[in-house]
Amino acid sequence: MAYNHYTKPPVINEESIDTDAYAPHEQTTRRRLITLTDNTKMTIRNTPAVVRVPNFVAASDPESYYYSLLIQYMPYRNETELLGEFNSARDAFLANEESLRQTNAYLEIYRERDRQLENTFAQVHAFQILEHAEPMELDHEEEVPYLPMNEDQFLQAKQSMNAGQKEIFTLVTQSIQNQMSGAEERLKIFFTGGAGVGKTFLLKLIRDQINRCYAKDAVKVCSLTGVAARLINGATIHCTLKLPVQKDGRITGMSPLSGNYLRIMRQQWHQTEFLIVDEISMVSYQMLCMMDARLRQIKNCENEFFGGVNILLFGDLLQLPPIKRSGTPVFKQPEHLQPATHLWRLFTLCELTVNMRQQGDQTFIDILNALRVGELTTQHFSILMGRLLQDTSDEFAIDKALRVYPTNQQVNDHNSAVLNLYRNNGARIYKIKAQDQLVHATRNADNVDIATIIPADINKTGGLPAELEISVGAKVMLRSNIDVSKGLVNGAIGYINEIVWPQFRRTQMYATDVPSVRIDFARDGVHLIHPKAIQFPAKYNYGTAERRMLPLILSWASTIHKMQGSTVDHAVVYLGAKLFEEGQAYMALSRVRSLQGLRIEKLDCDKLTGKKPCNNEALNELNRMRNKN
Ligand SMILES: Nc1ncnc2c1ncn2[C@@H]1O[C@H](COP(=O)(O)OP(=O)(O)OP(=O)(O)O)[C@@H](O)[C@H]1O
Repeated sequence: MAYNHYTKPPVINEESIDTDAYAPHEQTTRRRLITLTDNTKMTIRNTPAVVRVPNFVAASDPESYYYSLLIQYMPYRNETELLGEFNSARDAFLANEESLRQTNAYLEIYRERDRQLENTFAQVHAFQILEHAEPMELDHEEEVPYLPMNEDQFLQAKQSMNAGQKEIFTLVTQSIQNQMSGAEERLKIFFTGGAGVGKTFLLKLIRDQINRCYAKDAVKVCSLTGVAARLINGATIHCTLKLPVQKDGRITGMSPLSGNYLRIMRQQWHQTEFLIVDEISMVSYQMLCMMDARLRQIKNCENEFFGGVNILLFGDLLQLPPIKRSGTPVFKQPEHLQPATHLWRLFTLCELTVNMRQQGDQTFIDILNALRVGELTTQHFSILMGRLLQDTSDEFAIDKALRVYPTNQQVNDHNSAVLNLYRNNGARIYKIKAQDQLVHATRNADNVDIATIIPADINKTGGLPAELEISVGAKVMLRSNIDVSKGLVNGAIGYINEIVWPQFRRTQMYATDVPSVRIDFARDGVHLIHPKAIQFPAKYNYGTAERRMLPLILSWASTIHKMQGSTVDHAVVYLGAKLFEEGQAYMALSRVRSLQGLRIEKLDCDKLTGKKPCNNEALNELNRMRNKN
């Protein structure tokens, strides 16, 4: 018996009866007509036929699935009789199933056959997904559009460059001029310097300069994480280059782009002469290889590194390294990739040295410089001791200055502590649960609890949390691009003014009652944020799930990772035993403009002055590049 699988159910008509399927070449005899009691005629077939039935998956489309069973096994004259007194096909079929079983010996076999078919189709789907493994693009990482500086802004920024910044700016401009005059040179430069030396400031200026020189949109700008990308009005690397990289940094296999996807990418990159990547310390060597491979393909230039595109890398190797599971540091070629060209070694070094963020606070600059290379003295340490958080009033109150922690757990604990404080002060706290459903099942999920097949990691659910506790006054961060023209982008922070419930509710009674919230985004205004629905793969190959939820997280605290690239006036920074990575203490402390704006929560001497005060491997690499220059 042969079964066809329709992705869309076909219309069943005369053509659907496959008369050729059985003994097609038998001699044909005239068909017999019989007269029914209502005087209509019915033809009796001379040869058996295969009836093609569309296959529905019970879990994702129960109504169609049971209706198709009714049609196949229930005797009926008129389709309107099928449901009888029942409201749904499922109820009608299940009510009749037992009696159908008695009169139709094949039912059991057929239902078993359906189950087997369903599993086969699920497998086919699973393999199709592998064959068409296009990189997954999640909604909350949408590109934040870039607005070029106006003439005044551009001139002002140009004039305020320090000597080191000016030198780099000139170097890039000179190379563009050479390339426009036909020179084959392509820049591959790593721009570095400690935290706050103005790398991002320069990046923005160089981006505008490149576009001005070419008089077109000739540069793409990206960073590893969505939050870092937002700071430079760029996109994530995986979005820019369609890399199959998951949000948690894990790398999956990369297949070449093909068909329409490749055509669109080539169009998007047609004008691009430069690729700028910020926060390169978090990128792995493996990802650098993917960038090279992808650019060669997009630019249809297989024989040139990075497809002949100029590559400008910005970052500080002594800040955050890549997440361990994503690969080796960007400067370290893994053994199994040798003896291929060491891509990182194609880059030359340009270093900025003047701290612009902590300008005017030389003591703090000295401490940060010493911490960066693992040379913190006891005197530096005792100055930091003096910043330990003692009184939590004014700017450093529990719900005021941002708390910066190494782990998500600490961030969650702090957010909960603030909510509790609000609760104790009489504020009403609402627990909002996400509305989850399976929208396209590729396996039978009849008896499966939806909660068990939804990924727990918020990064795999499009940034939408399973549960959120909020109150009026809560500080929240948007996890999705709502309206980029209004500044409502992933990472925007504001305070909840009002909770707006659907259907006259005053709290969430059903999963569908996810409220909207009115948020004050300070200079970006007050906006009503509605729940957002995002689809993503369910666990265990169950198909596609959908979560509808407010795209928000509480934001009185942040992880150190999410603070990369940011500058704040006030912060309470955790420097205790839970710091787990070299460079973390340096990264966290260097966000704050001055010692005055800094308070420290817990100070673990070993973490700052112990055996591993900084990333020695990265320091060695930096020295190697300096010596080579
Ligand atoms: N030439 C400049 N004129 C005025 N302000 C500047 C200049 N360079 C940098 N700044 C300011 O100094 C602060 C730090 O700069 P920036 O964020 O660019 O440093 P960074 O090197 O990228 O730091 P990090 O490595 O921590 O991300 C910012 O507030 C930035 O606007």
